[in-house]
Amino acid sequence: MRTFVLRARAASTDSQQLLAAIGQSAHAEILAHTIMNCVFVAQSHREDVVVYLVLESTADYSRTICINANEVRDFSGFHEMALLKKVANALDVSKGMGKEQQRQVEQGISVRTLSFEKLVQELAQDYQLYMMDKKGTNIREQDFDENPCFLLTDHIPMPKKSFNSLKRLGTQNISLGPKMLFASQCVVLIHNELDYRQ
Ligand SMILES: C[S@@+](CC[C@H](N)C(=O)[O-])C[C@H]1O[C@@H](n2cnc3c(N)ncnc32)[C@H](O)[C@@H]1O
Repeated sequence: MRTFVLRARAASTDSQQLLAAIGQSAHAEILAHTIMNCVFVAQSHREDVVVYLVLESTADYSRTICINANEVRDFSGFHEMALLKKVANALDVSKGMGKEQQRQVEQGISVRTLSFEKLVQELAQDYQLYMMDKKGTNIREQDFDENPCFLLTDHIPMPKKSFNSLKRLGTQNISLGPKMLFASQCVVLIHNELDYRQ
């Protein structure tokens, strides 16, 4: 299973604020572009892909939205607004949830009030974690097993203390070359590299 985690530090957990942030400084469109490139290929969608979006601009708890491409019945299109409406709907469903609770939003989509730190601790039990980092090991020189999990951020860098906890979880740093890319562009290159190896 290819798994992607987007830590969206600027993304609001309020659905209306999130939708209003398309093209604004919080760049909500990053979430839509990342879902698009994780899940879709031309005329189809990928199988065996799971995407976690962790939205951290919040008045209470971070929201971790999980999208399992094998299980989602209908994405209602792949344009920005269609994809962000899925995210907004998950946020609405999560209203009033206490800490570390979970709700099913629709088939293949669930939402939890779970922090990034807790999520990666969980994922590290079943997946090798890879932090996407321009200064890491060239992806072309890296071996991957069946269950890679790639960690990405929005335009706000990962806080320093997260690097230490990720290191303790055995996270490896992987580079996609010398240019600083968008998270969604990283996803395309990761898929492409793994597609060649299948
Ligand atoms: C727009 S970048 C984040 C930029 C952020 N201001 C920073 O300094 O980390 C979005 C994500 O893509 C990853 N990324 C961008 N270019 C990369 C590259 N050449 N190799 C590996 N990861 C890359 C970053 O590590 C980050 O997770």
